[in-house]
Amino acid sequence: SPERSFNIINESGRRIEVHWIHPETSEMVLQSTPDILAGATFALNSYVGHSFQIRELPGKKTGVCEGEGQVCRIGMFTVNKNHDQVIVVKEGIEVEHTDSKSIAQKSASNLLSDCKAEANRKLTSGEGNAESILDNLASCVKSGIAKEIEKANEEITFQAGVRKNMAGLLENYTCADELLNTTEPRDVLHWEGREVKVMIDRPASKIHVVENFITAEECKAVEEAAEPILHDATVADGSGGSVLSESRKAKQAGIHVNWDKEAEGDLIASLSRRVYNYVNHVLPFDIQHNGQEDLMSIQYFGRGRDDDKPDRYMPHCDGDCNGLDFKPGNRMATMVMYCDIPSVGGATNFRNSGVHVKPTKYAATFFGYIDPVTMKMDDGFTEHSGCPVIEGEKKIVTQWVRLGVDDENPWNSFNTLGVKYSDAANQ
Ligand SMILES: O=C(O)CCC(=O)C(=O)O
Ligand SMILES: [Fe+2]
Repeated sequence: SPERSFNIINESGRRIEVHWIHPETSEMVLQSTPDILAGATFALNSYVGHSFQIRELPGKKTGVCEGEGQVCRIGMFTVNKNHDQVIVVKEGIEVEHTDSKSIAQKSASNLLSDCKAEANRKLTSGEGNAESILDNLASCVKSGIAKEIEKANEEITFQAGVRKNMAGLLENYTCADELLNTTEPRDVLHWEGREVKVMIDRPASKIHVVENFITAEECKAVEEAAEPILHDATVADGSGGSVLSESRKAKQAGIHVNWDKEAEGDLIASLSRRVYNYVNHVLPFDIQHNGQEDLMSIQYFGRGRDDDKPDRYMPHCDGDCNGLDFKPGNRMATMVMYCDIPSVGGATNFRNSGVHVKPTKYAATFFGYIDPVTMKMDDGFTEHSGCPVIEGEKKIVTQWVRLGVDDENPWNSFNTLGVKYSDAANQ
């Protein structure tokens, strides 16, 4: 069961101790040494569903407790699944258990009772008719709720700002840490017999690592198709052309999918089909291959630790990641498939999510950056980088997946139709 950390605040005026109650044996396991003095706060880590007993301790001088008949009083609580749990031990060892939910409910009922009091006053004093009193009540509640939401949003914006600044610094450390492994997943699922590690799963931001997504034969087919047309990667120059850039140092080649040969078992077509199947498994758009970008072979070459301009892909979003409305024809999901793994460097790092993916051969990282219900874009959680490749070669196959393209409206028609892309989208 999930972990929860919480504080126990001792406002009982007495010295207390906390015991964990073993769920099977009911054995009491002391958690607090030394004792929790009156006025002290005690921090504890536990799990949802675990129960604890609070015990009053005899007074140091009197040697007795203050319960009836000098009995030591006890209280109990069980960790729930809500966040921000606080256990306040009140006078008489009364346990008050608050959490994110109960705090929200309390502030809602405070708000409502203030508004109701005013309405009641008007009712009894005969001030105004029923309709105007009801209107006043509604607008009182409305403005109270708006204030609370505004306060919460301000807090979120502040926290996000702090977090994003930290992420900028963290990127360099995480990329440089050769020993850093893939972040612990939040959940592990399966898709067509493959293990799927769910790294984040938010309405507009999803990051999954799918094991054994691409086969050795498919990697080879892509590599062979890429070989004659491999060239330096470029980024859009802002006026319709493309330029070399330090922010994206790699070789690449667009790999056309020959759908006519899918029925014969063409390796590249069946790989591409699997990509769209996975996208359609996660997102409810029924994406077709028609009008989509080609697969992209991206290859990074390590030139050793002394290279001050290693092949890499600086932090970027593949589509928009501004939290605003999706624009038809734009990218909204990506599949990065790992064929060759460098011996040093080359992780895929999502600095704003604290997600680090150390590639394993034939695995894939999927990320979706649209909320299919609101059609709003991700707000930066899927920003990612290809860390510098120091030693060995990293060869990946990327599919950038668009929504709103088809044979009549292929992906490249959206550039010329004047849909404005962020630079990142074209990197
Ligand atoms: O190299 C990587 O791990 C990331 C590649 C990437 O960002 C992309 O293909 O869009
Ligand atoms: Fe990317």
